[in-house]
Amino acid sequence: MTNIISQFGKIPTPCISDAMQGLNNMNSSIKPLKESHKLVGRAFPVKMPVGDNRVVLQAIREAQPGDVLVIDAKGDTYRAVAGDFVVGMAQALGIKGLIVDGVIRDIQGIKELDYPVFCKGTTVAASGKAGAGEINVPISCGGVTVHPGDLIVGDVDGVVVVPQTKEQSILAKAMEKMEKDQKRATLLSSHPDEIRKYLDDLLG
Ligand SMILES: O=C([O-])CC(=O)C(=O)O
Repeated sequence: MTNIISQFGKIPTPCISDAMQGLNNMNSSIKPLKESHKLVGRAFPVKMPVGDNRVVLQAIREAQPGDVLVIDAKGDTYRAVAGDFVVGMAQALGIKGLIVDGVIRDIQGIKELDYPVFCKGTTVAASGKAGAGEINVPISCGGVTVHPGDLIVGDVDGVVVVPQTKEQSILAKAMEKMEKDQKRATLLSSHPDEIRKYLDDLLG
């Protein structure tokens, strides 16, 4: 288990995307707060009513260390799914990071935590805490279905969701693509004639 997670952690998201024909990527509006952040782990999905984050607190209490909270906030950009205190609790309890189809606040404080949060942006307004929502159920986040236990990989290029049932075959394809990319990249330091020949062979 840990092994497959660390193996996916070495592969750039574009290669994983290619291994799934580009079909399981979240919307590109969901970005890491810090470009250097890479996030890999098993999804703990959260379905949140617009503007009410009580269920996020429940998820932080229930999730296992190493899980990634994936929060369907319906794309709302007005009320924050979390601020630095809520994010700090997730970090302190060993949750690996947050993926949010919505916005957060207290950005400075969250950046100081140096903790991976992927979201659509920032706001100043807090959410209510009345209740409702669901945890550990299939959700839609950023246009992709996420089941509990699916593998989530996020980096500066975006977020991909690897269905748990297909992770071994997707890992093999993604590694193959990465090796192909690495080999292909050596062409860039060769003579321009070689590059032209490559293009001629490709384009006919
Ligand atoms: O309490 C909240 O919902 C948001 C917040 O301000 C924090 O996490 O610091």
